[in-house]
Amino acid sequence: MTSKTRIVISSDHADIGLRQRIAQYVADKGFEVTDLGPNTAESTHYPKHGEEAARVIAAGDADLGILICGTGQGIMMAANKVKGIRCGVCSDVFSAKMIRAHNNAQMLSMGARVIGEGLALEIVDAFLATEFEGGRHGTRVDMITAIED
Ligand SMILES: O=C(CO)[C@H](O)[C@H](O)[C@H](O)COP(=O)(O)O
Repeated sequence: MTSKTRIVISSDHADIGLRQRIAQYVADKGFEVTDLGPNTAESTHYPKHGEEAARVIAAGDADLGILICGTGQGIMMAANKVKGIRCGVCSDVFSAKMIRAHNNAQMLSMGARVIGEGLALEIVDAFLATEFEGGRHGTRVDMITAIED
């Protein structure tokens, strides 16, 4: 991905500080960042935040997305309900590479109650640096898309 890549970031209340740190980290690398919040730690509901960010990508207003909730799981499930969206939860660098290289995922989800900031930033780096390989993986991603039709 180039620094022109547009990235949308969202979270629930589980760790708005981690989300803000990631948003700044990615912006400092020159990416165009849209941080959808929330900006208070008041309890909120992860489905609306996952859906909101996924719809930004589905509308073509961002290229990639990063989601944070307690485990990364619930907000990922919500994002994947939006047509055309592929989002994976990652707690390791290898998986972050593979969801781009093999699954052409547009969205990365992480659990703020699962991993620390240092690992989260390494996962973000891997996700943003890896390109989809296409080929046989394209056939399989097309098969995922066909399930929606
Ligand atoms: O981890 C989650 C579900 O996948 C969500 O992110 C929420 O952060 C979590 O469920 C919130 O729990 P809380 O007790 O209401 O803070």
